[in-house]
Amino acid sequence: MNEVKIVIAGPRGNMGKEAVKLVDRTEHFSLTAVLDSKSSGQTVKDIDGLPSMDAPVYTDLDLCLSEVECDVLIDLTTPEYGKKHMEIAFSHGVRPVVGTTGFSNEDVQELSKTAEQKGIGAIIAPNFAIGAVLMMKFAAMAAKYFPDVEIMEQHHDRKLDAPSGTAVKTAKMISEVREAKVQGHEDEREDMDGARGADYEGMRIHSIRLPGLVAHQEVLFGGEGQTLKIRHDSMNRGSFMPGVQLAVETVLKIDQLVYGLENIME
Ligand SMILES: NC(=O)C1=CN([C@@H]2O[C@H](COP(=O)(O)OP(=O)(O)OC[C@H]3O[C@@H](n4cnc5c(N)ncnc54)[C@H](O)[C@@H]3O)[C@@H](O)[C@H]2O)C=CC1
Ligand SMILES: O=C(O)C1=N[C@H](C(=O)O)C[C@H](O)C1
Repeated sequence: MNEVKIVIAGPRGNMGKEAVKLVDRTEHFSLTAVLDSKSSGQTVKDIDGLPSMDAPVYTDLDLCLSEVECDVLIDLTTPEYGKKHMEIAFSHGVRPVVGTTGFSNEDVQELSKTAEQKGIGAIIAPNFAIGAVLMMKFAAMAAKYFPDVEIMEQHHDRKLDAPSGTAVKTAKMISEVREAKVQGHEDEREDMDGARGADYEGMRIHSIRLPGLVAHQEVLFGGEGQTLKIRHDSMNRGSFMPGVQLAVETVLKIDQLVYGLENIME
């Protein structure tokens, strides 16, 4: 494979740090710059915890993509910036691979339209962990037989968005196959706001935030006299990196936006 020139947005973050290390150890990847929210005028090796690499640090993505060569932008920032960064990448003909979560359905539709109009590949993956993608697929398979389902996601207590991108994607994949259903019964009430979780087309999503957690999700199904639980745990951020590598390699071969790693896994 030819050398892939990569810019990473969010290199000081939990995920950004792992992504910089992934690029550093992957022979056919090369880091041409990083986009940081803080300082500029440094190189990657000046940032604590990052490998000794000479790629420059920028704080303005538009300027960064005007000055350095870039095939793929990896965005691991915040819901506020992820969408803006994708739009800037498109305007430079750069292919975005985005792990940032918190996009609405409308955001994804809008970005799909832009990618299609420009004929540029893009990938938004709410979860890069292969096991998590399988968990979502298995949940969608089970929902055909068990339409009563609740999603319980658990994350570290620094997470910005709730429900998690994975929980929303799981609910979306389930809603595409399960019969329309509002769960619970008509006399059910919430004596405290939020007690029954968020409502996604009649399905409930519960978000737990605690120190000590990384990223975990359980999908619980109930039927007559039986329950089924499908669970995935990410114990560290290394769990996401094979999926990031697959997305970077695949985005070079497509000319539209793909939402979800399940659409590019063989
Ligand atoms: N798709 C996946 O598999 C995964 C996705 N995520 C998502 O990735 C995102 C990042 O997660 P973490 O690394 O845990 O968060 P984090 O808070 O550790 O890192 C985010 C970084 O982005 C930086 N940042 C914020 N605005 C920026 C901007 N405008 N330009 C450049 N950098 C900016 C912050 O300074 C921070 O260093 C979140 O949206 C999270 O939900 C996290 C883990 C896995
Ligand atoms: O913020 C995180 O940590 C994670 N975010 C993604 C999500 O919102 O689903 C993926 C994974 O769960 C970790």
